[in-house]
Amino acid sequence: MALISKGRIKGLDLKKEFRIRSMKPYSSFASPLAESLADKECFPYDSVPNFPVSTVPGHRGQLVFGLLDGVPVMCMQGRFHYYEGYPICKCAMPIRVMKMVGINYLIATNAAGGLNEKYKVGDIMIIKDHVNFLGFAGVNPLRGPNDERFGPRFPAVSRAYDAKLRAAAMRIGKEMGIGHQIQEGVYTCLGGPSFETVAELAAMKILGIDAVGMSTTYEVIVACHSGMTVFAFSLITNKCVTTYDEEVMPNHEEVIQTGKENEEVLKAFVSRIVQHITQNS
Ligand SMILES: O=P(O)(O)O[C@H]1O[C@H](CO)[C@@H](O)[C@H]1O
Ligand SMILES: Nc1nc2[nH]cnc2c(=O)[nH]1
Repeated sequence: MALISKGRIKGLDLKKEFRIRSMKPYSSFASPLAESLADKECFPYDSVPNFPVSTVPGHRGQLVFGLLDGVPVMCMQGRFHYYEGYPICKCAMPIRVMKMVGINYLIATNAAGGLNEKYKVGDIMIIKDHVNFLGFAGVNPLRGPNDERFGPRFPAVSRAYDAKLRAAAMRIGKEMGIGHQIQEGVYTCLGGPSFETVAELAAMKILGIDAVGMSTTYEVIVACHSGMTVFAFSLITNKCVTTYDEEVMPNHEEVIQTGKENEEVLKAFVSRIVQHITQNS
C-alpha cells in the first residue's frame, strides 16, 4: 500500500495516466483494508498495459485507489513474485507505477516464516533491514539499463527502511495494546516457491535473519531507488521448521489462515501508521 501525495490524486486522470482499457470492478477477493477505502476506484491488473497478472491462490489482482480515513492511498491487491515466472523487474513494476502517480511513501507488508526463536505466530515484525539473497545471484530489479528519471545507477540501500517510521510504528503498536506482538528484525526474500530446508534455515540463522519470505525486497529496492520513504513489516504466519522431527510441514494454507485471523489488527495498525505519516509530513 502506498500514500499518494496531497493534491496529486485530484485531477489525476487515471484512465489517461494508465491508458486503462477497462474499468470493470474486481472486488470478489478484495482485502478488508482496500475494501474499507472510501471513494474507491479499482483497476484489474489485466486492464493495465504490460502489467503482470497475479497467479498465486490468496493473492488478488487489482490496483485500488481511494481514501483511508481521508488520506489518498493506492493499494495493490495481490503482488508479483519471482516464482510466478516473471523477471524480477516486472515483479517490481507496480512500484514504478506508484512513483509515476505521485506516491512518496510505501508501506510494504508480507507474510513470512519466523526464524527467530522468540517470534510467535501472529507477531508483527517491523523490517529494519533485509538480506537480498536473489541479489547475491545477480537477480536485482535494477539490473539492466538505468532509467535516470527514477534514480541513480548505483543507489544506496543501507537505510532503506525509514528509522523514524520504525520508531513510530513501535509506539503505535504499544498504544494499540499489541506491543507484545511487535518485533523488529531482518527479513530475507528467497526465490521460492519451495519452502526452506532445515539446512538452509540453519545457514540463514547464522546470517542474522529473523524472518523468511518470497517478496518485498525487490519492491523496496525499486522504491528506495526512486527516493520513496519505505515502511515495511512481516506478519509471522508460521514458525520456520528448523528440525527434522517436527510434525507440521510449512504450508501455504497456514499462511493464509494466519493472515485472515490477523486482518483486523493489521488494518488498524496500517491505518494508524498512515495517519501518523500524514500528520508528520
Ligand atoms: O510475501 P507475500 O506475498 O506476503 O506471501 C508469502 O506467502 C507465500 C507463501 O505462503 C509466498 O507468496 C510468500 O512470499
Ligand atoms: N520462504 C518462505 N516464505 C514464507 N511466507 C510465509 N511463510 C513463509 C516461510 O516459512 N518461508
